[in-house]
Amino acid sequence: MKLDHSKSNQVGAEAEKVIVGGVNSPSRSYKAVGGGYPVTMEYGDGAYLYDVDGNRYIDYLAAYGPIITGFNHPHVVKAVKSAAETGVLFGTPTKHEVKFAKMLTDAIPSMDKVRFTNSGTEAVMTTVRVARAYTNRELIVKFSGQYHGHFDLVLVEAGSGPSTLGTNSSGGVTVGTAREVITVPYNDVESYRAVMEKWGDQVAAVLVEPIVGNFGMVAPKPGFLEAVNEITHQHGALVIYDEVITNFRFHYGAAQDLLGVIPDLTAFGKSIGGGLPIGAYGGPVEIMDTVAPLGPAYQAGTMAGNPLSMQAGIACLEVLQEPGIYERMADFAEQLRDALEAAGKKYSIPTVVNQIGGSLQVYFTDHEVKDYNDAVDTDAERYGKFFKAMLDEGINLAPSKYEAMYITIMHTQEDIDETKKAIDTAFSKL
Ligand SMILES: Cc1ncc(COP(=O)(O)O)c(C=O)c1O
Ligand SMILES: N[C@H](C=O)CCC(=O)O
Repeated sequence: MKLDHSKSNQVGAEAEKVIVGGVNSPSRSYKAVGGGYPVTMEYGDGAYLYDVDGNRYIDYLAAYGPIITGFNHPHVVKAVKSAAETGVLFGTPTKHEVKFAKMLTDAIPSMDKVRFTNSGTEAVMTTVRVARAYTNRELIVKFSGQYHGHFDLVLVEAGSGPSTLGTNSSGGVTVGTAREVITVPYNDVESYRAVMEKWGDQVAAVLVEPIVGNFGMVAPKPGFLEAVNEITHQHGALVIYDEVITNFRFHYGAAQDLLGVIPDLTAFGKSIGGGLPIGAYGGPVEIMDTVAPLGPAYQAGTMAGNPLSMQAGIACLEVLQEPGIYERMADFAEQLRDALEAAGKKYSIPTVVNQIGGSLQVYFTDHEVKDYNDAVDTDAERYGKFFKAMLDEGINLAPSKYEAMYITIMHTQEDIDETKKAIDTAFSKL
């Protein structure tokens, strides 16, 4: 069925005149999926989004991850309302920050102390600064195609939006900054070992998405993360996990506990905020006490730890403690994985699905996807057609093959069944 997007297109045309590219984050553009104005959404309810033309979509974008409890979970809404009524910003400590920090340190064994920020970018950026201050070294190693936000240092061979738009590095990043970063392929221990043998004594930290969510969904090969930890520590450097996507995504905790590999510092964001702007970073006392006012690594924020985000985050984590919800999200994702694979076979379309817990991504290819090059070498044009065909069926996905689909706790079996039908229809048009 073809949906009417006339009002949406009108807003898109107006947006383009006053907002760069009509979007406030490049990932939202439809450039990578054949163009056109992005659908303008009016409101969200549970697992559904409604656009300005009145069309309803079952949503699997989840705002690129944060909406794990759905768009308007009553417990989160109540917390946000209460926070709005009692003051959204004081510029002083509040008891909410302490409660939320305790919830995080209780759930994540590698974190003795945390600091809140306003975004994942800020959180990752600060872990790098802290690692540099702690080790007195400058170089950073990262894995190609992993995305760590939009600060200069990490916009070198970055995945997600930069890959989607074909700009693997960003304009405006100085050659000097790019020289401070060494990039190696994910899941490739020998390349990492070789880099550390050459540069290890100058490396402050290695930055890792332990499970990748920025060139689809890609799990670490057995032993990869363990080897990264061992090699890094042999050279006196720190391991930083960027868990901005993976925090509280697969279980009540971080990917590190699930995988049994412990980093020195961790950055959080997205799901911990119940949909409000947030970031956090943390680690052991000895490293975290490098941060001002106790130590020399400066990090600050007028809005950091604001009562609105804190209370939304607390409410979100309370909801995520409900027994059985992660199993249910994983079951739904498995059903969608099976439906995508079955449709690929039925219509003879080479299809690979990577699924981890309640997250998945479909790649149009005949080879497995275990690193960034594998993800690049998949059919972007077909993904674009699939995205548009699913939109026509009332299913909202990410407009890029480098992102992922997320199940939320609000999806129902009926939603999954409707999505399976949509998948079959979409594949019949590819
Ligand atoms: C793994 C990862 N790190 C960092 C970021 C940056 O977070 P934010 O967009 O909140 O700045 C993102 C997503 O945007 C991400 O996926
Ligand atoms: N893949 C990015 C984060 O995970 C997408 C979010 C954005 O930059 O808009």
